[in-house]
Amino acid sequence: MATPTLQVALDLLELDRAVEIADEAVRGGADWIEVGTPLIKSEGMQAVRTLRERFPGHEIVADMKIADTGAIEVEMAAKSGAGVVCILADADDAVIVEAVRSARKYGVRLMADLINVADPVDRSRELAALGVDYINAHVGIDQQMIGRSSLDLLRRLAGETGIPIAVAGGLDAETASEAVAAGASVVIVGGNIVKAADVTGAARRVREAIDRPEIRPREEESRDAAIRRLFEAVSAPNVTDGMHRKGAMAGVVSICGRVKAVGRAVTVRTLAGDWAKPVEAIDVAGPGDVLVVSNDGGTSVAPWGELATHSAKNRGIAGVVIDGAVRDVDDIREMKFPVFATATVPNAGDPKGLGEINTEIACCGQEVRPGDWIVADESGVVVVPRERAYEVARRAMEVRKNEERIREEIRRGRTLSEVSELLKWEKRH
Ligand SMILES: O=C([C@H](O)CO)[C@H](O)[C@H](O)COP(=O)(O)O
Repeated sequence: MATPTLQVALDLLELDRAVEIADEAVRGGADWIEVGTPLIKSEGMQAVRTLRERFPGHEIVADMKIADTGAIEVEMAAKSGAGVVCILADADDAVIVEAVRSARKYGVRLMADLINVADPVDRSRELAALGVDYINAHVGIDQQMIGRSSLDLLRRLAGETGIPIAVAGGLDAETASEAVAAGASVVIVGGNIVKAADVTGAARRVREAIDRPEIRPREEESRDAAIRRLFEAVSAPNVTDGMHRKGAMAGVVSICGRVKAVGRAVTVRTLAGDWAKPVEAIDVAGPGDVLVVSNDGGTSVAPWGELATHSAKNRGIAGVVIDGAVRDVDDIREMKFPVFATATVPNAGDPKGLGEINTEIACCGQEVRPGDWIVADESGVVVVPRERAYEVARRAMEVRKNEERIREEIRRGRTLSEVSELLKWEKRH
């Protein structure tokens, strides 16, 4: 088997950063340098020219995602220095044929990107017959967030096309190795290399993995387990960033400082001064759930205190969020149990039994339904609608990864404004 090619996808907006990251990736063993679609949209063909100049010994791939005017776009990329040009596999045959003609004229190769193609096996055969040089089994970034897998797509194609297969979409060292074992000859890795603080180390790990391909037995993980694992690994700010800055509760703080709660909501609506329903909800909730209590806006009487906390902790409840006050703060702090509240006050009310458990509630400005996910830490509390939980958890993880590289660049001496080219990207009115 020929040595597999490692293509690093520079999905960034800033050319200077892209050059620096490409340099580090090449030192880790990347063969081909992809000028990612976001970089092309941000910097145009200048990005292709610059990378061509800076890396004369490496193939430059222009991820143009061509949808029309196949000849012109291939020509632009080829004249700028690309050796491989990417076209959308579901572009009309008229576009593909023109792109192939242009590719032959300018001596470059065409890679067809299967993103969103309904029948990838059939389409790949057609593309091979039309003269495309590579098929890319690609699952796009937004598709990955809802759980689609590039390895699954690759496995459907292996041995079906008669031309070399590339694979892209959320690959890391482990999955890249499996991809080669499943027949890929070009392995494309974006985020898991370019967002790493140590780009060279990340590229090296992928390089070593694809040079020793193997299929590892994989343990099946349920959706709920994956959501919990991801939310536990990110922060509440990462989660709200992943939701376009939505979902954060207002005015609620951690009573115990540095604690974290992740779990599905068991909701409680009670009336100010009545602690019966919050305490009854402890018995309704299961291990790993988070109690979310709306106390009718009251902060002068606490519906939660030390004994309730003790009981919730024993039951394995992950945390409590109260739109209202708590008391016995010193005891709760000693237990280090994740309690989040809007106020503290010493007096409790009486257990009258007013209110409801597991109905839709409003809590600190957010709607919460039973089963929605709660991620709470020292920065505050975020509620994630249950039907979007997996996607948001994946997006939050992307936010976290992205920050790793930005943090590293700040550590090297740049300001945040410089790293993110803030002035350039201010909204024009
Ligand atoms: O092509 C890509 C995507 O559509 C953005 O332009 C990526 O380069 C490709 O998905 C590889 O990146 P990762 O999925 O982050 O590995």
